[in-house]
Amino acid sequence: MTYQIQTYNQIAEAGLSLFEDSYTINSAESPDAILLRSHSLHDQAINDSVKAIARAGAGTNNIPLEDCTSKGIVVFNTPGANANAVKELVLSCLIASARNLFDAIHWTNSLEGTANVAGQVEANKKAFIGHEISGKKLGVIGLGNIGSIVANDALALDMDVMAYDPFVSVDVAWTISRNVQRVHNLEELLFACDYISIHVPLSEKTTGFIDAKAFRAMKKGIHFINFARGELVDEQALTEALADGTVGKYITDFPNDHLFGVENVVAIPHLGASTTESEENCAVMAARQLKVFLETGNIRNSVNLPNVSLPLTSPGRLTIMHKNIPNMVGQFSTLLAEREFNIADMLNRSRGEWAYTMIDIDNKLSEEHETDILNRLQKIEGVVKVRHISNGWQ
Ligand SMILES: NC(=O)c1ccc[n+]([C@@H]2O[C@H](COP(=O)([O-])OP(=O)(O)OC[C@H]3O[C@@H](n4cnc5c(N)ncnc54)[C@H](O)[C@@H]3O)[C@@H](O)[C@H]2O)c1
Ligand SMILES: O=C(O)[C@H](O)COP(=O)(O)O
Repeated sequence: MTYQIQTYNQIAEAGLSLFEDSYTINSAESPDAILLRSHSLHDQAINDSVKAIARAGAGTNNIPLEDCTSKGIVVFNTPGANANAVKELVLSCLIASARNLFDAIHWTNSLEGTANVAGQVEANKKAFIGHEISGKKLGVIGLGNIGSIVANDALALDMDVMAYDPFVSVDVAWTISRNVQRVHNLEELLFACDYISIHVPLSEKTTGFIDAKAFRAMKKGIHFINFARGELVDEQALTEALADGTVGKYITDFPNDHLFGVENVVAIPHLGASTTESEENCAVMAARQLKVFLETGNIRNSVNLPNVSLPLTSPGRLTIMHKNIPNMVGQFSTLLAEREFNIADMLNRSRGEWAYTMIDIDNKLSEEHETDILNRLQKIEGVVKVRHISNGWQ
């Protein structure tokens, strides 16, 4: 079996090199899978041949998830693979903004070509007196892979840490220090904190999450750090909060036209995950997940389907993505039994409105049988994608 992968953005070689000879990269018009980072697929037709999309990174807002799901495309991301890179940059921005480093460096650079630089520096450095973060209160919104380690490490820097995440996962909750004060009401955090860092995914529900009401609840002069997504913040409200001094500094990884020239905005060119280590982690994890899915049908770290894992030991496997409605598995097994296929193993899992079934069969399928069985399964109402994976070593 050969597979074709289409990539977008710069994907680290450490990941690409995992695709052996049975894979071709960027040379086919009918790719089996897409591997990408921030490239947006929203305004682009996705070929019917695509069975999976892997986002080498965390945010999947660049992928039309609902569309993909209804076409039977499994979408993956790489949870946690770039979290450390983002955390380190958040903490450095926290300190840099507390110490006025951005403005101070900008001013120092402006002295080029003027007389007595050393004298000017000593005379004017008082304009950049900063604060220490030790003893100040940091509010972390979103306690996932990034927020949780930002919170823990800010404690290690002697900050008081408050956090808000009504949906925190049990796995992550186990890793969070009990000294992180969890609040159930966002306003409580906004009201109390000197610094805020936001780490929630962008979705329809979180667009404009930090709005005028949220800014009104904040302490005067707060430093607000956004390494999550620009659209989480209502830009009009932000501009007003910067103008009236509610926000003392807005540090964002997501510059746009409107933010140019706005005082007290520090714009970073989306560098949160841009370290060699993080790019490799993400590419390796995404490539592995794609390979496992294409070669066995097993699913790890999908954002639209459940995790499934079943060792592939029989001659062939049928994978079926379908609506999560009654009697689907019954119809599949009846159809197979009618054609005298014996089921060796089977697994069915659902996630919300969708489900995924893997059926291992004892029979090796001829091309003719394969086409027939796939067509018949595909015709069952509620089925969106069917594949047959023949077991290479059987
Ligand atoms: N700047 C960068 O380069 C960069 C890198 C990685 C991730 N990101 C962004 O950061 C986001 C978070 O990344 P992550 O790896 O921590 O993701 P994650 O999925 O591990 O964590 C997200 C957390 O947000 C929480 N959450 C969701 N809705 C919320 C709400 N309304 N209020 C409070 N909490 C809420 C979830 O419960 C979860 O714990 C990503 O979705 C992505 O947009 C940016
Ligand atoms: O969501 C993410 O993982 C980040 O925004 C990183 O995006 P990038 O891979 O394009 O740097």
